[in-house]
Amino acid sequence: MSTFTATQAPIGQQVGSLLATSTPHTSPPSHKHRLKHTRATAHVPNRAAHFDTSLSITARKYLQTYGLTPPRAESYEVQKTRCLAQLALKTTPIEKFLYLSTLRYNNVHLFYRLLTDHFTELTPLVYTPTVGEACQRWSEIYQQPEGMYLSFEDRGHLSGIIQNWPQGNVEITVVTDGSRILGLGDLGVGGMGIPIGKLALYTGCAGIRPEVTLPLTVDLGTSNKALQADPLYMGSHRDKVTPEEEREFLDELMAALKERWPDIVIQFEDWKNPFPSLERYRQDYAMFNDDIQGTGAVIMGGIIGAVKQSGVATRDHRAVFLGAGSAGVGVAKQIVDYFIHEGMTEEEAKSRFWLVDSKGLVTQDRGDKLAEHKTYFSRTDNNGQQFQTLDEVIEYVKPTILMGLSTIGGAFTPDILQKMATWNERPIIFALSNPSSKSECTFEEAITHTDGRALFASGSPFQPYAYKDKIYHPGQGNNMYVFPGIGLGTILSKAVQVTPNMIYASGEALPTMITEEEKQISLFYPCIARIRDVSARVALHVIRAAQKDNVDRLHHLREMNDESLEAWIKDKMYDPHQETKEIENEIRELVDDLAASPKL
Ligand SMILES: O=C([O-])CC(=O)C(=O)O
Ligand SMILES: [Mg+2]
Repeated sequence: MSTFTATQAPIGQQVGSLLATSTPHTSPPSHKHRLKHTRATAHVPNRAAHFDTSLSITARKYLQTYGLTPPRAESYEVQKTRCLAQLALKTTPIEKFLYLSTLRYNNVHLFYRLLTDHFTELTPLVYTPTVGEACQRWSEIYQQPEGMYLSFEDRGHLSGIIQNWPQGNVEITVVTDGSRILGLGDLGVGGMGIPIGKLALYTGCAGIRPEVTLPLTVDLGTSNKALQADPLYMGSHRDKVTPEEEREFLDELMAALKERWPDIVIQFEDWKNPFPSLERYRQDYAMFNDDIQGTGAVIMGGIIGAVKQSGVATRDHRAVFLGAGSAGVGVAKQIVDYFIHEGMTEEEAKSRFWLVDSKGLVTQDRGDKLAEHKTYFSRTDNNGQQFQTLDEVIEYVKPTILMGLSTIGGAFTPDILQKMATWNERPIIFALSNPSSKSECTFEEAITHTDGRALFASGSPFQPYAYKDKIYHPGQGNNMYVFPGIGLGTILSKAVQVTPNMIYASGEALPTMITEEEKQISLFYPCIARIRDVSARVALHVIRAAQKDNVDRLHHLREMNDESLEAWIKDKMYDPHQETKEIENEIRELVDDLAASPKL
């Protein structure tokens, strides 16, 4: 029917020939004809969205892609059926991970449509646990650039190199040095899977547009000897730089990022020693550390619900933490804040925590020099006694809460779980280490060894479990419940800092999203399928806290009531289902404009 064929002709001529099939006009489009909704995303080749097989014939002609894709303009349902069938053909999780990465690269909106519709099934393939294996094998499975890699060798030139990023309007970055990836240790530049994956969740959960996200990995060397010896390893094969060198590099990096994108939100992720940078930059940048603060907030959010369900008064809880690293201390401090909100003094709140590291109970008189972040929780009431194993500590404390942030898979043995069930009607068991292989116990173990009474959450997902004629549902206390909303709230309010109150507010928002049905089945995290609504609610609370702390810059949001502000937030969220429609609408308008314009 049409006489149009795809050529390399300028777009004006294309529109001219397109219109020639129906009208005689040949007016060239003006600058306003540059399409907003077909902007290149930085992770995907230019014009990737132009090849979407659901685009109409008219749109294809306008975009000069007519003839470059199979003829039929198909529905999303058909696209989805094909993608899911292709995914099903992949047999291992890593193959599925690669398939989904390639889909994101080739058709970003279709990828996010699928992710949004099948969030519960696809997230474990896009993120933890599969992302852990992907990071371990990064230099073997690498296929395409999806973020920026900056090296220690580049110091002095970071500002210039950052100009190479093709996207002018970055709003958020996740940055790692790969030195502590999940519970898997130093994976060097292989850690890039984490910024890519976390930012995919920013988009999938909080509707931050994919093209405004920047996955960033800094190569500061690696302490991983196996990687250094691996000829395929794609990072520098040098040893890790010193902490002073790291600090100088980061000073330059932070300034360079802000210079190019003054409003950028910066999330630090999976650094071996994350405390110095958090302290150093939190005042001057809109930055936060997800492992300390995001984990802290999400677990606090879960604990608020679990404590209520336990039937034990807040002040009577005793928490043993296995793991006293960044996440362990971050979580404990955040729960201290919650206990203080509930009316305890700081001293009282702090005294409810017993932290255990590789040397046993953290006490002041243990005889080793404690890392600075551990001293806050070091016990002084142990009467000179030292407890070396988790078993000894729990016998001594008889905790109501057992928290695992140790990266030691299986550390909560059947015996330990059984003891928790003897001392408590509803023992609170959080096995939070990632990925699943590092979880301190599985959901099945927690249920079996507590006779179904555990109030359980894990970091990585577990399946529901049938035990004695009842189906039990695991809670997943993963950071993904809060960090996307923290980022979204910070971006939307144009906050200049991410304050402790904003972090607290993100955790406090979670219990407000739990339904009665969820409470009935002992869940204290909302169903993950509602993650977009949850993220909007988190963003609302984060914005309110930013306003109270006076760090917001979009002051007119202060005038809105909660309901209108939440609706406004949702309206701002990227909706992948709308994208191809938007492209179609824009093209239709352009074509109509041209048809209506006077003849030359
Ligand atoms: O990524 C996750 O799932 C949680 C997290 O930050 C970590 O384990 O480092
Ligand atoms: Mg992390």
